[in-house]
Amino acid sequence: MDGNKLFWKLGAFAKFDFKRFGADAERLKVIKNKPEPVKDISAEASTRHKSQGSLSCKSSSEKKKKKRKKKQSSAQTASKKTEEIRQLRNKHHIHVLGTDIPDPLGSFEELLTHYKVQPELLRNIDSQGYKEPTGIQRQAIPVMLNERDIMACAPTGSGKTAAFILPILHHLRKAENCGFRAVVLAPTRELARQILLEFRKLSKGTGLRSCFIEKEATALKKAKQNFDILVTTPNRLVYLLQTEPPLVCVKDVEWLIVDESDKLFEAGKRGFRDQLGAIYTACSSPKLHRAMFSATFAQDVEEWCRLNLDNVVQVYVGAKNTATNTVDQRLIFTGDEDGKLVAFRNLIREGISPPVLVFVQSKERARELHTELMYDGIHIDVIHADRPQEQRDQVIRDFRVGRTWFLVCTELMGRGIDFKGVNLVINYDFPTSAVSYIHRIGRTGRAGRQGKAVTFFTESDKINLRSIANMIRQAGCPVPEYMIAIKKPARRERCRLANHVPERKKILTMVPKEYEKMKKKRKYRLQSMQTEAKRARKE
Ligand SMILES: Nc1ncnc2c1ncn2[C@@H]1O[C@H](COP(=O)(O)OP(=O)(O)OP(=O)(O)O)[C@@H](O)[C@H]1O
Repeated sequence: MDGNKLFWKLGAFAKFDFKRFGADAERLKVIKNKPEPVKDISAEASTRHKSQGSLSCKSSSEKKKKKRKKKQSSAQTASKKTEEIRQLRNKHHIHVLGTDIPDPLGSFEELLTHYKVQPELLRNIDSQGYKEPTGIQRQAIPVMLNERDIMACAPTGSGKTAAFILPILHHLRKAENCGFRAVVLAPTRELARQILLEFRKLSKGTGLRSCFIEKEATALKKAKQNFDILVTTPNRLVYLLQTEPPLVCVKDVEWLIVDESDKLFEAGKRGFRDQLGAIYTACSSPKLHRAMFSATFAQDVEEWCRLNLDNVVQVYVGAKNTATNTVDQRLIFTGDEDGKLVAFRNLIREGISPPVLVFVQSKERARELHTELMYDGIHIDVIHADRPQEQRDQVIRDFRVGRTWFLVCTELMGRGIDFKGVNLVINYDFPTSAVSYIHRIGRTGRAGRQGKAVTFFTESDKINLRSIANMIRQAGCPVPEYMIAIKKPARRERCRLANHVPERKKILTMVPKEYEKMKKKRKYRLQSMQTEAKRARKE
């Protein structure tokens, strides 16, 4: 049997892939010529069919086909876009709730191309050194540019301030002499001033004017000057609204922003719930939009936002109510109160790089710790609500420029304050709640930088230890197992603890006589500083 016959017999039932093995087939003389290219029968049939059909039928079927194709391709692009948006949100850990949610920003340039914002805004963003929008900015800015109410929750130091400032500036566009059109509320005067500075930086060249009102006299003056944006604290605004006649008018306000909104919503002495109610009533414009921003949200505030804001969009970046993951966190057991001073001095001996923020639970303790450490030669200062305003401003300036290395502070500085270069936060007194912990340690590790936080705890802090230890573990820092295993206090007990600062032994190690002498000295020095300042003002 010759080769060819054998080949045919063996391959009788096999299908020969002429396309692939055409050259071999030719060599073995299985076929004479190269195999014909495979014809597209369906295409041929359709052309035959087309040529046979009438002209009108041809055009209508062609139209249908084109339409189908167009529909298919637009469905494909839509699903591709949805996928891209999903990926962008996933990449930046953005979660959204609500209907008709605008797409997140791919870059700041989209503000110009898509939303036609003033070029000055882009220039200001650039001059701030912001290259890419942060997660919260990507989603919150388009939501607000579409004039939607928003509730936004994103980690500390993630750029929430610019996320609400930029859409307001676009919305107001240019100065109009018709009074305030946007109001921003912050829990402390320090934070309000900081927000005002941010407004001024980002509104350069737009002509929009923003202000902070401190006293009645300035309120009267500023009311005449027709500012567009007011940044203030709820207490101050309510006071100005309740004077006869009211010193400020907010009936034309189109944007009401509540920064640190969970704090402002707190009921009771520490919160501002009643003041917020009065402010809402006073902002009576039908064009009013509201925005709530914070790094933490309690369930009741979320519920309130869902029920009371118009078609609200909820934006969450990262896991809800967790500490930022840019901070290396550590817990140190000091035994008792005396052990804290030893631990503090040990830390310094080991070597830490300033600036450092040191949190204590009360004004009294802030004063005591400052007095105790004043002579350690570590450039330490103190800030609390009892210090006169001018001094508070000076303390902040000194800390910002590096004249002060250690700043002892209370919860006053716990929220919102942006000291860019803080390297370390020391919780000298254990925070009373996980929320307070998140905000305190959020003063470091901001805008993508790394930071460190050390928290002292004593035997008496063990009841609160579990929740903070859990938070530290969630951020990926090591925590001993026994802390996680501590029994969770009942909900009622947790609420009580959150609003209650424990009694602690005085920090002072000086004998009372020495302390009194020093207090007198300090009082005298303060008085002479004040008279000097008065004299300088007169001159
Ligand atoms: N897109 C950006 N790129 C780089 N840095 C940014 C960007 N946006 C804001 N920042 C900077 O990030 C820092 C923190 O911003 P911001 O104070 O708004 O944080 P926050 O989210 O409000 O924090 P907190 O919850 O503590 O109030 C600021 O110094 C700000 O200048």
